[in-house]
Amino acid sequence: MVRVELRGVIKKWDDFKLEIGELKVKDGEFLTLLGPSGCGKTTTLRMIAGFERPDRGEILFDGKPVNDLPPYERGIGIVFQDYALFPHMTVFKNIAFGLEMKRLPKPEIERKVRWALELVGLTGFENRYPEQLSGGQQQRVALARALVVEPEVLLLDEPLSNLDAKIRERLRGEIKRIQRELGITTIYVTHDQEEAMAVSDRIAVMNVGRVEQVGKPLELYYRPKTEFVARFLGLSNILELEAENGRACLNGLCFDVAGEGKVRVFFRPESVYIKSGDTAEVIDYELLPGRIRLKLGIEGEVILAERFLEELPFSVEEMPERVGIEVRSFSVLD
Ligand SMILES: Nc1ncnc2c1ncn2[C@@H]1O[C@H](COP(=O)(O)OP(=O)(O)OP(=O)(O)O)[C@@H](O)[C@H]1O
Repeated sequence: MVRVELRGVIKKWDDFKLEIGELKVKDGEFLTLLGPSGCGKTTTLRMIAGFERPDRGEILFDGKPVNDLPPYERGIGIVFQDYALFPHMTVFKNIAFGLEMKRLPKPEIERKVRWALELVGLTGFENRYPEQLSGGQQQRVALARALVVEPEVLLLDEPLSNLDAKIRERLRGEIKRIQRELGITTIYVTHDQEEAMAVSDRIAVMNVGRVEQVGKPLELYYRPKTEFVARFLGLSNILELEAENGRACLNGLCFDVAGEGKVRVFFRPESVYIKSGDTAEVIDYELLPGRIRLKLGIEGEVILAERFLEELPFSVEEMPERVGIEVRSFSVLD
């Protein structure tokens, strides 16, 4: 297990610049690089792996620079989106490959491969070929192959994006379980915010070559610092208000804020509670499984609210034209 750090890292392509002032991944931590397509997640991971060299800055494992080390000397295991298994080799051979390259004795290879197969739930599949496996099973083989060499850092680049939704959910749970069981420092790349929230200890949200914010999933979800982070992680209400004496109001809806003057108040639709009253107009609503999403209007601003149906003080059939609202938690954007 090691700690991974990026310091002052810069990588330029023709029309793209990646710049990471500082990023620290703790011992045994599961950190996810999350961001839209093209923001630089894969490039960051490839530099940590050693497939790409930074133009400037340092990558450190346990405080020691690894810039000059090739991938095979960094103690990493890596899993790609497209599995990258050898098609002409059995599952056993695929997993054993790295160990055979290291010329380990045969019984030891056998023992390690069995351990890895059990870890990923594929005991009994050792003689199959990749084409005889489902996508999810192939990705388990890729994971076993990455882990069998007992790496100190596990790197995963969108490992679930070629799989369908159900398998994706199951496998992400398994990846998390295995990561906890081994306590291995893990860096995971995805553009899927739900996946990132489900598996990560912390998430680094990236946007056009920069890390916008790093934090625990719920911290980022409920207390984003920027509009980009807020919107990337889910449905958002952002109100531009004028604060006076520490209070910013939109009609009867008031927020106690620290600043004065212009402020941007942020809250999630789930933080908006519905009461009887007349603060907001019900513009529209949409039923979701067990829940309702309301589009509310106050002085020309639209506010989204999301509640479980049983939390409404009225039935959907008797939806009033106006309701009262209470925002129970919010934050102020930078
Ligand atoms: N070898 C390369 N040569 C030139 N440009 C590159 C190279 N690799 C990446 N880029 C550019 O760097 C930018 C970031 O790419 P990167 O693959 O790191 O993003 P990403 O966030 O992982 O996106 P995606 O989710 O689509 O994979 C893109 O604009 C890409 O075109």
